[in-house]
Amino acid sequence: MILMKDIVRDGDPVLRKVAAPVAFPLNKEDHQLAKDMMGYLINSQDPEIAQKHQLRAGVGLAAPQVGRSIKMAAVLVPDNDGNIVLQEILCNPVITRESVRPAALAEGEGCLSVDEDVPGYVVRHDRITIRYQDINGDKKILRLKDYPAIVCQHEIDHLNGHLFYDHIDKKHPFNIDPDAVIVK
Ligand SMILES: Cc1nc(NNC(=O)[C@H](CC2CCCC2)CN(O)CO)c(F)c(N2CCN3CCOC[C@@H]3C2)n1
Ligand code: NI
Repeated sequence: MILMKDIVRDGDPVLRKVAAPVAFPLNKEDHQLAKDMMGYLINSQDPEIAQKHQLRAGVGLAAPQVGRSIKMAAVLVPDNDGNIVLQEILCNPVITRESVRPAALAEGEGCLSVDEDVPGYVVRHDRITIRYQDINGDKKILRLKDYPAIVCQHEIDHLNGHLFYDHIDKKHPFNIDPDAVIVK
């Protein structure tokens, strides 16, 4: 079971590396890691388990955040009614298309690897197309918009050594293109 003590924090160089592609079939260790990362998200979204183990809630988790510099991330995204809209292990994900139109979470973003709050709009793309391989190595395409698109951009950033606050305008953190979608 992954716990907060296993999450690497900002300042550790692993968070700024470009992670290595994963080869298929996944070795036993990486297959188990994928399961454990999804397990963390499931546990963290259960109030009782999260409380018991002091887990910060998460809708995504990238392998570099647990010290493994490989291109693998887990996403578990519910809608506002709590229905799961995206549950996937993204291996070797590449954003192949991205809208000009920007989007940002109204509340800003946080990160399990960044202990302090960094206020401001994290400017991302409203719509993206992702090509990736699932845990079995099958090639998949995802076309996403708004909240799930933002979550996946946050995770794919981790695989390329970027953190959310890299996208906040330091001087005017709450300035954003008037055309931007502000996602509640
Ligand atoms: C938006 C949000 N970010 C939460 N945390 N941060 C994270 O997930 C980081 C990744 C997200 C930060 C912004 C985009 C991606 C983790 N990251 O660092 C991985 O790289 C949440 F926990 C959360 N939700 C809403 C859904 N709710 C369902 C019931 O359980 C509680 C849960 C709370 N929404
Ligand atoms: Ni993060």
